[in-house]
Amino acid sequence: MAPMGIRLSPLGVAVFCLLGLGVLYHLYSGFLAGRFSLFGLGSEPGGGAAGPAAAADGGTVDLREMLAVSVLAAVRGGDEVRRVRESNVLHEKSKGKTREGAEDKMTSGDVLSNRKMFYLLKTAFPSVQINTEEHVDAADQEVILWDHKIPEDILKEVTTPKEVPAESVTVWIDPLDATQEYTEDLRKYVTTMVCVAVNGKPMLGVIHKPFSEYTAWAMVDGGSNVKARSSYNEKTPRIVVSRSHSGMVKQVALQTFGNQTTIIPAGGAGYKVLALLDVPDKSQEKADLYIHVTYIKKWDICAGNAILKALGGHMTTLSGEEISYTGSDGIEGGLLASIRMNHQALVRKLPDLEKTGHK
Ligand SMILES: Nc1ncnc2c1ncn2[C@@H]1O[C@H](COP(=O)(O)O)[C@@H](OP(=O)(O)O)[C@H]1O
Ligand SMILES: [Mg+2]
Repeated sequence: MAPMGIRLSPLGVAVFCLLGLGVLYHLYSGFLAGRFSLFGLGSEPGGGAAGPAAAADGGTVDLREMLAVSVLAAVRGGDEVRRVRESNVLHEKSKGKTREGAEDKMTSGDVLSNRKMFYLLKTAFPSVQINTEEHVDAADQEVILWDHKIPEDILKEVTTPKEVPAESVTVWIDPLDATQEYTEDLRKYVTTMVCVAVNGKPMLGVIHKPFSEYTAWAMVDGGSNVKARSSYNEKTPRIVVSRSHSGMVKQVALQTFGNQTTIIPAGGAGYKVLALLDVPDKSQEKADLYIHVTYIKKWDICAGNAILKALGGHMTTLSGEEISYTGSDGIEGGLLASIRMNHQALVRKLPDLEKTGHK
């Protein structure tokens, strides 16, 4: 007998408890699902917060819209990069060391640009996988709405929408390329970049120079606002190479093309791809080839690879393999980028780095 004369049947208590547990489970799972779909649980390269796994319901995204948002993201990120540099308060930190022992630096410019770029793309395309160089702090999230306007220059070149399955898309963001040079106030080398790969193939790329406010974009089988130059020197090429992660690149270049070849050390993978193109920006040096021999990450090169591919050029490993922009974030085999040249003939000319010990 219970107090106050109420009799509790054991079966009634059990049913009541089960009902209670059911209600709690329902509420809690809905709450968790809501939170996790917002912030993402995926572990993706670079430690940035990934969105939810791409649309499991077979949804599609329009690559022309993705191009418009990518250009906007690169420009908005670039505004942050410029603002931080002009404030002279960079909050420079080291993320560790590269394999070769160089400092892997990060600044407020990287972090703030990353936040703008990531959330613009994530809000516009919540179902696609986004891989970014910097960590995105889920507690510091921002909803940045896109006004759904596609700029005239894009509409003129890319005349129809291009729908692809959302789950086939991987976006790569570099919120500040040439961070080392940014800390040295070598502004011309700095870019922000967005790349969209479909089934691992680079499809569209945006490279933006925040300090000269120049933006190059191109879409494979779509269009571009930038083109190749009319001629290139294949015999004694001017070769643009890294100034801060060079490894043995100078030896490799001279051994392959002879002492007449000019080596141009420069910062940033975005800057070095632009050096191969017809870019009106006055601060941009020009080169015939881009060679890199040390390890490099996909967010550094995907946008340049997409632009070169869209314009009929090539970016491969030094042994001529195409690079797949899904999965792991690193590239082991070096880089060779060319346009309007016989790329395979260049590959055959290069020494095997494993054998010569030039890696
Ligand atoms: N050996 C290496 N290990 C890691 N990152 C490398 C690298 N070589 C180049 N990179 C990255 O590739 C970009 C271009 O390098 P470089 O200016 O030397 O050509 C830079 O990106 P970030 O500035 O975005 O970090 C740089 O950090
Ligand atoms: Mg980079």
